[in-house]
Amino acid sequence: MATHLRSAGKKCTVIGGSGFLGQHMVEQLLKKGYTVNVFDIQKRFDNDRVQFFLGDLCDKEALLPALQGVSVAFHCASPAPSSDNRELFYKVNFMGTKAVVEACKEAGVQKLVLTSSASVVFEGTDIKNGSEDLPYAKNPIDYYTETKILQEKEVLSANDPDNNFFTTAIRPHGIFGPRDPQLVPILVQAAKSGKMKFIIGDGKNLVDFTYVENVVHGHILAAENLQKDSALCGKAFHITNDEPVPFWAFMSRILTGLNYDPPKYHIPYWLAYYLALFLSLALWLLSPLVTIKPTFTPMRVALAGTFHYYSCERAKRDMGYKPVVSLDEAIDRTLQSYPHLRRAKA
Ligand SMILES: NC(=O)C1=CN([C@@H]2O[C@H](COP(=O)(O)OP(=O)(O)OC[C@H]3O[C@@H](n4cnc5c(N)ncnc54)[C@H](O)[C@@H]3O)[C@@H](O)[C@H]2O)C=CC1
Ligand SMILES: CC(C)CCC[C@@H](C)[C@H]1CC[C@H]2C3=C(CC[C@]12C)[C@@]1(C)CCC(=O)C[C@@H]1CC3
Repeated sequence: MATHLRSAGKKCTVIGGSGFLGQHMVEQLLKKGYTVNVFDIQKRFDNDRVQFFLGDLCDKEALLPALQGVSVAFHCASPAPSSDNRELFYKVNFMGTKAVVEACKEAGVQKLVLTSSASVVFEGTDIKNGSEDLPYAKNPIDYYTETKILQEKEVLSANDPDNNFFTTAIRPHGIFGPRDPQLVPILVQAAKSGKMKFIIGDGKNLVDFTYVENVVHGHILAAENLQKDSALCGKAFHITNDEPVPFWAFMSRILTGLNYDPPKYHIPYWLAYYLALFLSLALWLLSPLVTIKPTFTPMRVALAGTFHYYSCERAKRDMGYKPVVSLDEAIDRTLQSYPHLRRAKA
């Protein structure tokens, strides 16, 4: 059945709809004929076709009005990974997600689609074409990932066909695209301050970077295929561009596309990792006196220096997923969307 027919008359709520992924979700859902509510702690855009509900997702009572008459809830809210705030991650990603599940059940929402992360299985060592059967990381790389694991478990275990409540989780990796506040802006900032001179390791490590529209496509397919007895119930799915790319080739393409020099010197992975670890320990000791956010954290070094790419075969098989925008096209569109970050040619 055509997607627009299946989605006719569907009402959904995007929790975290003011964020980078959330805004792209809203745009595509509207295009597909959904009626869209946004629930977020902040309002970051205006759209007459969207009903906004401002509130903290940890508060079940605040969530309930946003979920009335809704058949699908997309939960893509999270504190930013760079906030590095353990209590906040635990409160929002774990306790808050419990509140989301409770509120969905109470409001009679039938489907809950969580935005998880492929990093829930990443421990800082190589993963090549990893499937969803990999176990959760025993030693997650940071507090953010630790609570993404708790969150995913909470949502998947809430799947309850007897009570007409179905849940699934999408695990994207390295989302990028127009309006992303993380990847391109952090990279350009690092280049501007002369910190993008080094390639960590031999530069051959393959990584998934996933264009935001493909991630959105995966979420919408998940919602439309999630139903009683479907293979999606209570399961997680990798959504990638299906084109793993060397991490440093991707970074170089973004940098050169914005007129910055690509990194060219190599630094051994272990040296970069221990330098970043030492720096974060030093900054932690100094934290009562000064607050400095380092560019190179052990987590970023691990992400930049190891293989970590994932198979999206399960999503292809169970929901008919196929990336809709190629990596080449995605990079071009992304570069065009950041004219303000482009360096003027000398
Ligand atoms: N950006 C990436 O590369 C990846 C992101 N993800 C996941 O995708 C989801 C979306 O990420 P982004 O759009 O990049 O983040 P974002 O920071 O742009 O958006 C998150 C949104 O959640 C909202 N939010 C945070 N705490 C809230 C609370 N207590 N109550 C209500 N709303 C709250 C924020 O206001 C924001 O609008 C997150 O769950 C993230 O963990 C997963 C894999 C990769
Ligand atoms: C300074 C450079 C070494 C790196 C600059 C780019 C990084 C900011 C990004 C490269 C991979 C990205 C990534 C995430 C955030 C931004 C990067 C570190 C996530 C941690 C976002 C949240 C997730 O769930 C996993 C992502 C993995 C890849």
